[in-house]
Amino acid sequence: MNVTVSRSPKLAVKAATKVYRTASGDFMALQHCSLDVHRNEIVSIVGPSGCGKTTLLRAMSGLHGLTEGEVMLDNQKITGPHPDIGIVFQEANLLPWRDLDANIRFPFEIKRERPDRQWIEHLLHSVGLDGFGGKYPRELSGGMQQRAAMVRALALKPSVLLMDEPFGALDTFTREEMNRLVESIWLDTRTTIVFITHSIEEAIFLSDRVIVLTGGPGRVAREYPVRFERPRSSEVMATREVFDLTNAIKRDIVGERESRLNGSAPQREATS
Ligand SMILES: Nc1ncnc2c1ncn2[C@@H]1O[C@H](COP(=O)(O)OP(=O)(O)OP(=O)(O)O)[C@@H](O)[C@H]1O
Repeated sequence: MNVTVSRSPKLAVKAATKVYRTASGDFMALQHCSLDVHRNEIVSIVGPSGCGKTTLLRAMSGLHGLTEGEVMLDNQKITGPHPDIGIVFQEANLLPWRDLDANIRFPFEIKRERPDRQWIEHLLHSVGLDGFGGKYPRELSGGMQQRAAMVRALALKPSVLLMDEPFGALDTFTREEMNRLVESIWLDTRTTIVFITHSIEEAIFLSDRVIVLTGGPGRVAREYPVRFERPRSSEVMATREVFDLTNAIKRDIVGERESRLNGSAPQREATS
């Protein structure tokens, strides 16, 4: 299946600069960082640790403001948490005293909205959690908790889902299973997804584009289109093309990291 993306950006980060004011002085985590995410796209953001990925995602979600620049959703400036943007973090952050159903209901209670029960049942079924509504977080595995966190975010029918290393703490097999799940949810909903990960393989499997961020301070270094059809089979993921793409992205990240450590500017080729 081919991905059809509209060319007007769903989400646009424009010259984002973020300075953290700390006790030991100001720290610039992002500087003039710009990128567009198109409607129905899955875009992954990769880059060396500390390059500003989470800072960027938090700005996209409206969880924190920017020092300069702006983030636009459907051409409207984001000024705070937005009902059309869902977020999934590395930690599932389920409330331990509430069962799964009550956790999923929680955002609706805050917003004083009635949950769409049928949609939630559909989501629970698609992530393999039907029948688990009465279970408490401690009774669920890490993978199940993360699936529940995805249901909680998608229950509100956001048009954008931001995911910050959501599967970083899971074992390889569970992680692959979760990647397939994100793919199938996307095929079902076409939700625009921005996905932060340290795994290049995960980024390639999921994305229409992989954006490499460079640090010190954070900016877009390069982006790679990923043009394989979905669903992406393990045969496709084992091709030479994927191998070469993985290595190219890896070289970029290592190069960026090393040039930062050596204090020199990295060599950049033209964006493919
Ligand atoms: N609240 C904060 N106050 C001060 N500095 C911060 C704050 N949050 C992040 N930073 C700094 O900003 C830089 C970018 O952090 P950020 O968490 O965005 O990077 P990251 O690319 O997501 O890292 P990782 O891949 O390790 O999760 C880091 O140097 C970090 O120490």
